[in-house]
Amino acid sequence: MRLVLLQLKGSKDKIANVQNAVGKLEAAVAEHKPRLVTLPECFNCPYGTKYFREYSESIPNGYTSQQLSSLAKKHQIYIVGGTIPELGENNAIYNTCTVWSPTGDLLAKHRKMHLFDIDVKGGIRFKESETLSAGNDFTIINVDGHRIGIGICYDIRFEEMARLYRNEGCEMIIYPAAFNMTTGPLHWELLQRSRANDNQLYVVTTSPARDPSAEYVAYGHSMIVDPWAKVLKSASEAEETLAADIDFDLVKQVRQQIPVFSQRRLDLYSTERKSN
Ligand SMILES: O=C(O)CCC(=O)C(=O)O
Repeated sequence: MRLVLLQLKGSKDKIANVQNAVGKLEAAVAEHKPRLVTLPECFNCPYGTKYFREYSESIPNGYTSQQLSSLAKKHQIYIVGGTIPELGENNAIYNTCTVWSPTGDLLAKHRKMHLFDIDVKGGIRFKESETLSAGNDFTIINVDGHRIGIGICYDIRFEEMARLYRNEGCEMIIYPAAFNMTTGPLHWELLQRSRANDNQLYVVTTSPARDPSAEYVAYGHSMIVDPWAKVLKSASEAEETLAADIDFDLVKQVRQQIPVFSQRRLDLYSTERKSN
């Protein structure tokens, strides 16, 4: 499966952000002929709680959804459409990833389950729960027979979620994400390699490009980590397109060669889903 990651620059102009994504996607399709394309977290909106309501759209009828749907259909590809602020039921706002099928249909939407509320002294304070609500559903898609779990940014810190996806047959987890200049250098690669190593699957992150003049400065460095926990591809901090061929046989190989999943002491402990 050929995978393309679009690490995109953002601005305060929503239409320009979406059109930048459209242009970069068209160029990547022409050059790489991907089966699956991923976009960054909050690619149509500045990342900040004060912006989410103003930029929010309903799904699948909003402008951004419609653009992604027609691109998926035109090129007969899957698009994991980063995230956008979603205007949901009861006026609630979610940080939501849409997934589009090659027919242009909305295959799934994942609402960020763990809201990014942190306060690192001398580093960064952020409180998504000031304006966002949390999603309550896990999201697994099927691309050409391969199960892929979806998480969003802070979701990557919760290893139970990744374990659950692995337990339910996933071979890859995709996280649209926007780490920052405090936690990015410390944890970005570490978390991806940890989730990949723990669960013996591919981990894919797609970040916005870094804009040092933005209120929230994204770390960049979108990445593909393989099931051996090796970094297969990594972007710089600038706007960039990454392409790679994904070999799902590697998942089988590492699971056979280091069979931790059959060696786990499930008689003593477990990680289980409590809802759908
Ligand atoms: O976990 C982190 O350090 C960053 C998370 C984040 O930026 C987000 O959830 O949007």
